[in-house]
Amino acid sequence: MIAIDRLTKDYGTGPVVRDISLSVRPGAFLVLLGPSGCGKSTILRMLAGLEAPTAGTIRFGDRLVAQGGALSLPAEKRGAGLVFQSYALWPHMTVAGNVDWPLKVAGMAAPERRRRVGEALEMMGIAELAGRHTGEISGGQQQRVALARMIAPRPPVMLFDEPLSNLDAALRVEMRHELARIHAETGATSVYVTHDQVEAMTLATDVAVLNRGRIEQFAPPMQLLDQPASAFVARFVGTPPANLVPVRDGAWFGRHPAPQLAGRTGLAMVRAEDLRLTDSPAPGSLPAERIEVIPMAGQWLVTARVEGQRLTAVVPRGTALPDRLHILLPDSSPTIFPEGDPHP
Ligand SMILES: Nc1ncnc2c1ncn2[C@@H]1O[C@H](COP(=O)(O)OP(=O)(O)OP(=O)(O)O)[C@@H](O)[C@H]1O
Repeated sequence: MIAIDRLTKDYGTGPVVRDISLSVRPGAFLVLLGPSGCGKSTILRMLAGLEAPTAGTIRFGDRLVAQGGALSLPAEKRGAGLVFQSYALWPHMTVAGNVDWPLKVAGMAAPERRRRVGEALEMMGIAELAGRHTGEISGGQQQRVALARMIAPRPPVMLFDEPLSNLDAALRVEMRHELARIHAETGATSVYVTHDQVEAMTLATDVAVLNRGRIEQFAPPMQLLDQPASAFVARFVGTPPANLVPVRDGAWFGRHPAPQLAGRTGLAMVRAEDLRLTDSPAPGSLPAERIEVIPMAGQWLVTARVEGQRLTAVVPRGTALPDRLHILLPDSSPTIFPEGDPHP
């Protein structure tokens, strides 16, 4: 349904989106995930028709909507609904007026508009706010209005740019569920920009992890967790993310040789649940200093400093945790990623 081919964007100071290709099926929920500045909003803006690509193409189904240097279908002709971090509501209009506006602009007849507005407000659970001005309602309610306004024209494509980042933690969870429901009920192909891996893991059918304008990995959420393609991805996903422990010449931290590391150098992926902590030295253990302990779902999330690096471990509640600890790295052969950036 959405196919991006060799997409590049350069504002004149070097490419910020570099030669990206991916495609998702109709009804997919694609999440563009990555740190600030990696280019995810720029990709979304090109999908929306708010920016033109420097090179490459975007197709919605069999419609070519953008082609670098040549064609760009205007935003309003793409059939894409948009919701931003700032809700961009019109404060002088009522809630119903805001939701109605795009339908009116599209020239829809009044009875159909009334039905669509009622339906969208109902779907977002804010029918009772219809007559209120948007300046008089809470942030969470405003976000619901923005979503209702996007849904009302029934767009086949929905685009979201960090829509939950202005909400408090509890509302974020609630709205995340609402977004999943809207997606399921509308069936619209969705593209969602976030730097929050939990949102990506819970909402996405497909995730593109972006790093400095490039795709590090494009995969379903579970595959990112189970088989991260790079150290960058391993560091970015998971709660907590996996540890990346330096290995040099077959030794942890270049100082503690272990048979399973024989001849290897790089960054070993060690999951928090695979580390063990003891209060006294054991064969193969490394000395560690306890930094922080967070209770988590009946277990403890422990951060400890080992050889100058912070490692996180999930251990059973009740594990003895003196200031000076000993840490046991797993004795199975770990995934080892090359150190450094493959695209400097
Ligand atoms: N209009 C513009 N002109 C010049 N450079 C821009 C423009 N818009 C974005 N950039 C640059 O492009 C890069 C990618 O920006 P973009 O907003 O796409 O990143 P992002 O991953 O969405 O980050 P954030 O999460 O902080 O919004 C940044 O370095 C940014 O400074």
